[in-house]
Amino acid sequence: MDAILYLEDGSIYEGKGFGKVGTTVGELVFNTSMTGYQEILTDPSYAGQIINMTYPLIGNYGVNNIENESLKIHAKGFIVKNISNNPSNYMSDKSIDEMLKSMDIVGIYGVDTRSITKKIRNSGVLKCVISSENLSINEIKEILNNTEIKDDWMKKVSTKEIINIKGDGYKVAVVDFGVKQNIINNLKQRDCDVTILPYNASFEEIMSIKPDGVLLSNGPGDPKEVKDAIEMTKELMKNIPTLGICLGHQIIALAVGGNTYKMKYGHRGGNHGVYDIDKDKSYITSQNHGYAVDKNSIEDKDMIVTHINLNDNTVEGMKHKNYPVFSVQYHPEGSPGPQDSSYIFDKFISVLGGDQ
Ligand SMILES: NC(=O)CC[C@H](N)C(=O)O
Repeated sequence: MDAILYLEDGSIYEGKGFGKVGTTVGELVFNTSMTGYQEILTDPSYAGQIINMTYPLIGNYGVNNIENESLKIHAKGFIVKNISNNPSNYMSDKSIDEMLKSMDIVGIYGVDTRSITKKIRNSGVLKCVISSENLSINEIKEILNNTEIKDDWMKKVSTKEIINIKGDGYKVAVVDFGVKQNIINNLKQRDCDVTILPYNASFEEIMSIKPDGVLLSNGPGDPKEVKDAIEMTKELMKNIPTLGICLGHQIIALAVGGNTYKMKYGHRGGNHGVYDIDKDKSYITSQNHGYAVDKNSIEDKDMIVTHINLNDNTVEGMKHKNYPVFSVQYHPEGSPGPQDSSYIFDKFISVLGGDQ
């Protein structure tokens, strides 16, 4: 099945389709992870985006039923150099092609993913179309021009109802902007009683479950769009220990009056070096974000930068001077990628126990 990838700058890539037969539009981003395609695809933070994998072989160890980060693929499409149709792994239940088919996602392979990545690095993230429906370039252009890729992504991916997962330890409220399963797993592994609340939960709703602490989750889209959550976080921070991860970190920055901005092409991969200033140690981290916190905008707002990206010096973590509130831009839960930063969850637990 022939397929076309068409970029906003007019570039055309001809390849083969896999997954669902169809036409899809999204924001083109690249991910440098060598493994973890299943977790990347099911990470809700990719909602609305089309992911170009820089690693050239995807699907070689198959897809299983237990390592999804959410129930669905929220990304709009998937671009790879080669797919493997003969996966080999004792846990494998299906191929990557079968996964995309079963979750209604359009994919393209057999294209020069290295050249696509270079384009994004030069021009920044771009809008693009993948089509495996034999459309003409003019039809594809029209679809690109007439499709709005901005959407209420957090509303779409967040839980609609409150979910409680019993535990004997600290009571943690997770505000779900698109939470990854492995964040919940990390809290469960630490015996927490976890309550997952919708993205628009009010301060009163959160406090009514009497949590010991609150986790503001990762999620898709522009942090400035969740205005109610930013207002809610202003109250939250003054009253209860709070941990922000990725989008949650950006929301905390906005809640203290700081600023966020869109990066040229973001950080997405399993090998981003981060320096933890307090520990005087560097870590290899898993990342997936297109926005970042403006360093200058938070330093006079009672926030202290605690983590720095070793490639571009962007803010990777911060803490409040007076309140038990801290956050990281990267993914301490890994999945995919290294889990060396899971000490962030241990730190959260010790803050819930009264440490600052
Ligand atoms: N993983 C995330 O939480 C991503 C946060 C935000 N959507 C960004 O792209 O920067």
